[in-house]
Amino acid sequence: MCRSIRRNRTLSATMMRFRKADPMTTRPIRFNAFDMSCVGHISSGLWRHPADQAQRYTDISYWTELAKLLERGKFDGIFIADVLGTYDVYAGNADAAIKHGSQVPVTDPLLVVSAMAAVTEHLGFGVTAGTAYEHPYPFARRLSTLDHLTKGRVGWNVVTGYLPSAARNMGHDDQLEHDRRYDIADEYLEVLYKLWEGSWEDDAVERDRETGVFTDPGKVHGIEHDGTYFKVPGIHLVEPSPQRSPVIYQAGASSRGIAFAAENAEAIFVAAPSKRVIATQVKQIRDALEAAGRDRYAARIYAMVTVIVDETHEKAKAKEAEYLSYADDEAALVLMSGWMGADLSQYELDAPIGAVKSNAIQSFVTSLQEDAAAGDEWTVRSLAEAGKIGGFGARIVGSATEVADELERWVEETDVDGFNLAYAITPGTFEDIVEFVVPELQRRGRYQTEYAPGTLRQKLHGRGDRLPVEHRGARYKVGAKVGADVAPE
Ligand SMILES: Cc1cc2nc3c(=O)[nH]c(=O)nc-3n(C[C@H](O)[C@H](O)[C@H](O)COP(=O)(O)O)c2cc1C
Repeated sequence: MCRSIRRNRTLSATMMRFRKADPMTTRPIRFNAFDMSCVGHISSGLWRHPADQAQRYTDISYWTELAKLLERGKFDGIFIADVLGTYDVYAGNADAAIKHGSQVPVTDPLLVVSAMAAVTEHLGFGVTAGTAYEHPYPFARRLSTLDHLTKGRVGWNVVTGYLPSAARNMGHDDQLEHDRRYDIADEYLEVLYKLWEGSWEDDAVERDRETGVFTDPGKVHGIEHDGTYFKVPGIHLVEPSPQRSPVIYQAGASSRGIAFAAENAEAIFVAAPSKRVIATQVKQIRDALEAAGRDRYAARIYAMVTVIVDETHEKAKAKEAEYLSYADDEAALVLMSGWMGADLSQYELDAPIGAVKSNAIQSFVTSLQEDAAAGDEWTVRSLAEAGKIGGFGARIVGSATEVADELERWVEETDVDGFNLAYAITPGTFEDIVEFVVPELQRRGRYQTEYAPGTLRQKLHGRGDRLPVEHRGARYKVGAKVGADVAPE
């Protein structure tokens, strides 16, 4: 295993001393849970662990129980990943993915949200959906529906896709080139903002039994969108929901991805194996937010990590070893190959990853190459080893004190707002975090003890339910000049 991985993934007792953070970095630490409606999310092979309940992903009670647990732990939200294809880059076919349950079978992430909303009051929902294969018009309606049903707790993780198999099953020869996918996403969001922000005036719905006017037609506007990829003349089908636009989440960190995030994102997921790479990404993102006329902290940034915690350091290490005994190298390489867009079955196990040119997740490949430049070369073997629990995020293992120390160090050294917590086993990993880590951070005054009231957007940013004026989507608000370069007053 390469040095940076060993350095960042396990915590020796001597590293555990808590360094006092300066006031800049004493803001609360935020938690988000990372899940997917499948058995093999990013901890490969662990569905075989006797305590793992990922196989209940088709059972609605799995989701409602998880939602209640996360709300008890005062998590900001649950982020449900999604892909619309199989991981068939490894060995050139999907056999290994299908055999190991690597993100297939996978069910629709949106449909479980209303059930989770019914049993919670505060938890947010970041649901993944891509911009490549579904027309924005019906998608706008589904998200507005969820925003109503959740009372304003829905967020949308905007993804541009990275699996060629998804493109093929939607009738294309291959997926489009990386940056072009973001160009389409730009227009996709323009259509959505017009529908969500610009179609219905706030007081359009009168519900007047006397006059018989349910809605004033003069206050509902067709969006007249006629662009390069989409044509949508009509009105949005849903009356304004609590947030109108859902909270926009994003997780791409290539330079094109960051440019997209700077204009649109209100919460961002970053992932890399080392604090050093995350710190670089976070600085680039915050600089880009400012360059787009927004506050450096206008997007909450969550780093993906997997926490394995127990009463003592020794117990946590034993738990990690026991989890690892169920992990599967080949299943890890199936996922890695999909993320990199490179078939890792073709490499010698100890071959360095080197200069892969990726049309998949570019920021993943870049972060591996940055590690290599810093002297920590990645090989196929070390990738499988590191990635089989928690994918390409860091793994933090220790007692509650040790984990809390390390999370504080992460915030201090990288300027993230919090963590996107992946699981080794579910819901066991989340139960451990709620039992051990949350109370420890609360004791230190670093974690919320009560939720703020209001919608997800208000909880995350404290600036109201709707998009703030400097956000790109606000240009399309009713009354603003649609498509104008300047934000309305
Ligand atoms: C933590 C994290 C989670 C992601 N989850 C998904 C997902 O569920 N579905 C998906 O299609 N892409 C997902 N992605 C991929 C990105 O959203 C994005 O499309 C990809 O990173 C390509 O962007 P980039 O090349 O700009 O980094 C994820 C990326 C990260 C870092």
